[in-house]
Amino acid sequence: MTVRARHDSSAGHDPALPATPTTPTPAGAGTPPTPPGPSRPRVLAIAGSDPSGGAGIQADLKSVAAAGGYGMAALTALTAQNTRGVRSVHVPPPGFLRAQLDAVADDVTIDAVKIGMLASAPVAEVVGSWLDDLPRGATTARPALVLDPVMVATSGDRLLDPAAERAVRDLLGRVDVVTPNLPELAVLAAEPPAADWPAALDQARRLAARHGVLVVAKGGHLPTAAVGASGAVDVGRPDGGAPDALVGPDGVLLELVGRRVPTTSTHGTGCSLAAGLATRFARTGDWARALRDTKEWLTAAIGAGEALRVGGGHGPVDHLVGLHPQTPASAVAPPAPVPVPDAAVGPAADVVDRWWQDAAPVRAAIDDLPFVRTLGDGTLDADAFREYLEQDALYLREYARCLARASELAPTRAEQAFWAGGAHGALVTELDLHTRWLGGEPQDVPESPTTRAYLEHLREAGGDYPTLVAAVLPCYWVYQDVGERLAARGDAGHPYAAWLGTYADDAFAEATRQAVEILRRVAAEADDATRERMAAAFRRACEHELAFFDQTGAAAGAGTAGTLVG
Ligand SMILES: Nc1ncnc2c1ncn2[C@@H]1O[C@H](COP(=O)(O)OP(=O)(O)O)[C@@H](O)[C@H]1O
Ligand SMILES: Cc1ncc(COP(=O)(O)OP(=O)(O)O)c(N)n1
Repeated sequence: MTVRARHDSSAGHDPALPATPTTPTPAGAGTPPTPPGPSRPRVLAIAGSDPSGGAGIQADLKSVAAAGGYGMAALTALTAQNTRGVRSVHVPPPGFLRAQLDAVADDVTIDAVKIGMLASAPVAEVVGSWLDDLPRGATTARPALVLDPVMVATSGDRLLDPAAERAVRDLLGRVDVVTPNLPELAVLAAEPPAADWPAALDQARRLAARHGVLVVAKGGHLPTAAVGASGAVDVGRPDGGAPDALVGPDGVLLELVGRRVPTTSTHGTGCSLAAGLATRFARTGDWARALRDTKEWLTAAIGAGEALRVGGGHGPVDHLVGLHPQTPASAVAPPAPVPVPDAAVGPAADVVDRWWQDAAPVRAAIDDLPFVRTLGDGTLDADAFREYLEQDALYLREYARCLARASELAPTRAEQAFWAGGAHGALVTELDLHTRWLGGEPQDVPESPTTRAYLEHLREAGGDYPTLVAAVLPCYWVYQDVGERLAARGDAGHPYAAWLGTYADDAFAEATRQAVEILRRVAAEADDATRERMAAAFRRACEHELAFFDQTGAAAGAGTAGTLVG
């Protein structure tokens, strides 16, 4: 129920989390890529089809949509595959691929291109010459280009002729970013596979320097022991990690430790990462930020994959994680067997994802509230909105105290600073925003029973740091989650467009990401009893979020919107 800048992330940036470096334009990429672009970038995927929907063009389109883009697709090949393996591959004449590419380019401005399965040398060559022919010049920004050099599927089946490896290597100098997994990195570098993560980073740097390209080195295929043995990742993590890194000709630009999800639902992770990366870059113009956000989304999508119950092999990820609540599997089928965690995976590794999944019905109920629906469609009664703002202003003052308390209890300087920044943001940035919308200082209205109950819950949680962190989190996370969908509805002419626009704030999304990271760390290190308390505090706070959104007179029906100051 919080708003955009409630948690001012600039004040609370966690130095323990990777900062966003400035990313150079690779030398081989020709004209500079598109600057920060449209809010719904047009992204073309050039890839093969996976009829089971988890990888290839199907994964790309879902990933583009999940990242807020408009997806388009040119098919390089058709595969007959499912979650267990690839049965056969059909490659249409390469000339027909060119016809698809030209048809799109002749009509649509393309903000980003994601290239996946190329199947054969002639197909790769068609893509190369089409890229060369793309119009570019002073007034024509060329699309951002991401190449996922698909060679072998998770199942072990080949998706690229060995004879085509050189043709794929020839594309490296034409794209901005290449996203090989570890075996693909070795093939592109024409070197033996890296033995551990530091060696992979070194190999990626050599590849980047040789071709003037940015390389995303992916650690999905890294044996857990190799992660632990390297000093390059946080060996203290209970889950062994799934590291990724953005590497340029001069070395590592961004390294993300990543949480390894104990699951077999990893079909199509490479496609999904590359498509999400291309889309987010087209929106922000920042590769490091795009990678960090994509990785965060993908980790959650992998975590939610098993619940889809698709196939009996390596299942897909849930690209729409967080967007639509899944029907609990138990309601439609017998419970799935509990996956046996591998030895290096702590029992708490995915506990926070589980809390979030468990809160899905509450989040769905929030989406369904008259207040939220009418705010979304613009028919929300102005008095109801004012009432909401007034209660929210009261809430914010106390919430800021709870964040200050979290800062007081925080075990590290980084977390202390993060919560202090959040408290400051709530008191200054956020209350200023409310004041502007209300057309003056919030009136001295009485605290509603709903507001009081929520605040009491937060105060009670303030006895220990883990419980408090769990209790304050839904205010970030639920709000950001609901807000993302609301922000998409604020088009021109919408009476609350300016307010809905505040939900799309990137700083708030970043603050939420950091807050969730802290929650994960605290939960992973907590003992069972503390974790139980945290789960209860988190769940209760989600319910308070629902009640808070529901407390105004909006339920009485739509009224006159827009008499408030925007
Ligand atoms: N079990 C996992 N948990 C979390 N992230 C994973 C897991 N497996 C793969 N990933 C992530 O998925 C992405 C794709 O990784 P990878 O499996 O290495 O490539 P590919 O799918 O191309 O073979 C990377 O961001 C990687 O870190
Ligand atoms: C048609 C098609 N394209 C690509 C892949 C491999 O996808 P990737 O994302 O690299 O996935 P996994 O190796 O993680 O499955 C595919 N299977 N099919």
